[in-house]
Amino acid sequence: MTLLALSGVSFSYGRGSRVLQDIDLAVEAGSNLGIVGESGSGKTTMLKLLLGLERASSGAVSFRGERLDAANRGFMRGFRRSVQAVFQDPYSSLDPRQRVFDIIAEPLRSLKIETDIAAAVEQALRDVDLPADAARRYPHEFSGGQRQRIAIARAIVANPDLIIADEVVSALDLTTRTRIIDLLRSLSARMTFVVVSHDIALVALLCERLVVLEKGRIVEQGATRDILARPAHPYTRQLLASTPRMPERV
Ligand SMILES: Nc1ncnc2c1ncn2[C@@H]1O[C@H](COP(=O)(O)OP(=O)(O)OP(=O)(O)O)[C@@H](O)[C@H]1O
Repeated sequence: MTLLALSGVSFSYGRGSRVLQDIDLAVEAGSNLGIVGESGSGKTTMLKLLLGLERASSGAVSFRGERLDAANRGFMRGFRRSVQAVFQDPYSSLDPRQRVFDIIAEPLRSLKIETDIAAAVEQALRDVDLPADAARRYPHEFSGGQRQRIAIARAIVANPDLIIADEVVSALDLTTRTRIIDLLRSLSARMTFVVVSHDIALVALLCERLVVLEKGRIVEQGATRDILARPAHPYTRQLLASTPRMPERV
């Protein structure tokens, strides 16, 4: 089943030049999708379109076959519940004045999800391997990797179908990076991920399918194993050649 799709999407910021051009892609439930490309290729912009934070200049963004429509509140509420995000920097993406409990509970409250909030937060902490007493503490009391776990707990607390992760491990050291990747892999059994990164090797560890973006255009997309074994586009070969090897598993 197709969760999210971009069909013939182009995008410019204001009157600027095209940042994305003729993008067609589909996120299928149960199949993680990696979006890779160099800095400036348009990955973050694509992510904003997928999250409904920017509107396509032309073409359509649809969720479960229905076009995203900011005016349709009921539909957008369902969309927000189903599609959550984790951002790159675990230092700036968590409000330092809020306790971890309130940070993780935020989607449940803002989406007015009727559930036992304390139980849901406790479960989300367990899911990301943080102790229950983390709920009482503040973000500054945690390491970068632990903060990223808090951000992941917030993203999964409402049981979304899809999580869009933007460079989630690039701010972390190699060992922590491997642990977070393992966590995301285990969560993939329950939900689908879109992983945006400049690091094709990282994306390959998590995603069955890959989209390669160069200067706002998709130059290659398909099964990750096929693309890694036989990269068809020179840009993909260049990305592969410039990617540092992943650390040995710890
Ligand atoms: N708010 C904005 N206003 C105008 N131009 C923007 C804005 N945000 C991004 N751009 C431009 O859009 C293009 C794509 O940027 P984008 O951030 O999507 O790329 P990226 O692949 O995510 O890069 P990075 O890996 O460095 O984050 C770049 O040329 C950038 O300068």
